[in-house]
Order: sequence, then C-alpha cells, then structure tokens
Amino acid sequence: MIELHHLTKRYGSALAVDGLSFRVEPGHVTGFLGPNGAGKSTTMRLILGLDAPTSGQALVNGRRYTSLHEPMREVGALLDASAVHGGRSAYNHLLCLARTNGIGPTRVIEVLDQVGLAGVARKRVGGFSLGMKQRLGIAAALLGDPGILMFDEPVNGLDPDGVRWIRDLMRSLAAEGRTILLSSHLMSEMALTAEHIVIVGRGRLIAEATVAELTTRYPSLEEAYMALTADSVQYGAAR
Ligand SMILES: Nc1ncnc2c1ncn2[C@@H]1O[C@H](COP(=O)(O)OP(=O)(O)OP(=O)(O)O)[C@@H](O)[C@H]1O
Repeated sequence: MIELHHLTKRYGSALAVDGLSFRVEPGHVTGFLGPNGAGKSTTMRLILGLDAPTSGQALVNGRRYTSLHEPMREVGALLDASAVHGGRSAYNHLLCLARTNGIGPTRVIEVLDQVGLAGVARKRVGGFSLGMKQRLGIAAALLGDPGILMFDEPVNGLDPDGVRWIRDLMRSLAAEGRTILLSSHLMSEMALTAEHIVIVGRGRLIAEATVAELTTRYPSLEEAYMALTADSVQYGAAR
C-alpha cells in the first residue's frame, strides 16, 4: 500500500505538491490524473525518496522508501523511460540494476521476455524507439517482483498493440494483489485500465473515486475529468 499524509513539496515560491493525502490500495489499478504541472511526477518522486518533502510524508508498506532494506523488491517504478545509458545493451542495463539489488541474471531474462524485448536483449539501448525504451523501463520496474508498482505515463510512444499490452499487464499485475499507481493523460485508456481514480490539480487532491462512481455521475471519465479539473488547468487554452 502507498499512503500520503499531508505531503507537501515547495520549489522556491512554487508549491508543486500541497498537503496531499490519499491511499493507493492493492488489488486494483489506481489511475493518477491531473493537468500538466499538477504535481503527479513530483508526488511519485517523493514516494521514491528521489526528492525530500517540505513537510508531510509518503509511506510504502508503512515505511519511508529510503528506509527499505531491499527497495527494488518492494517498489518498482518507471518515471522517465529515456533515463538510460544508451551505450549499454538492454540485458546489461537490467543486469547492472539487478546486481546492485542482489537479483540474479535469470530474473533479467524473465523480465525481458515478459516485456517482449527478448529478441533485442543484446542491442544497444541508444538505438531503441521510445516504445522500446518504455518496455525496458517497465522491465526494470518488474525486476525485483515488487508488490508496489508506479508508472508515470507508460503508454507514451507505444503503438496500439503496445497500448493494449500495457492495459493487460497493469490489470494482471493488480489482479495478482499488487498496488499499482498509473499516471496517464489518455482518459479513454484509463477508463479501460483503472478501477480507482485520484485526480490532483495545482498540487491538491481534487477527487478520489472509483471509475464506476465517476461514470455514473458524468457521461464518461473524460467528462468527469474535464469538469473536476476545470479550475485547475494552468497551461492550456481557455475552455
Ligand atoms: N525540480 C524542480 N524544480 C522546480 N520546480 C519543479 C521541479 N519539479 C517540478 N517542479 C514544478 O512543480 C510543478 C509540478 O510538476 P510535476 O512535473 O510534478 O507535474 P505533473 O503533474 O507530473 O505534470 P505533467 O502532466 O506535465 O507531467 C510544476 O509547476 C513544475 O514546474
């Protein structure tokens, strides 16, 4: 489980995350939605201890990420698929990550197979398309077979086959009892993938509901999102 308690992050005068409290429970996909600049990526970085909160806290399985003994076995994340060493092969990239976390090479082969990159495992990552890099980032997140997974816009760059693959993967990981937090701007895809939704705007919680509740109150998830975030869009044309 992921729990945020009054999580706040200030960058100078900008409040990126503003007193955010919510829980992400295991067993279903939780969609993390919000306009550009709403604070989704910052929240994920705070959960992963990549940035320190100004106040409040983010807990994974009841503990701060930085206090976990074997973090990759508890939490896996894909934040930025392009953040890989282009000169390494996919296999070597994952093997380096695995070794530093006490994970054996057999698991590297398994995750490469799981994400459909087994055939290009020895190719340099620098030559990969965006979609292939997304798959590699997902493989890295899965390496430690963690119970908690976070994906920041994993659908970017994927072809229709890849989009469907991500949807099925997210749902099957959740069905195994894992906690899945997934951010995306693709509302129709989110409606097909997630059961629960957290919407943020300007760093604050706007709504927390099931997809079923939102689509009962509004004609679609997209309409719910547009209505609920109408006052929180910072960058965009007037609606
Ligand atoms: N390292 C940083 N230094 C200064 N400001 C930052 C930093 N990281 C994020 N911000 C600011 O915090 C706010 C939230 O950004 P964040 O990237 O978390 O939003 P987001 O919801 O992920 O947006 P998007 O949907 O566009 O990816 C933005 O105003 C951003 O400019």
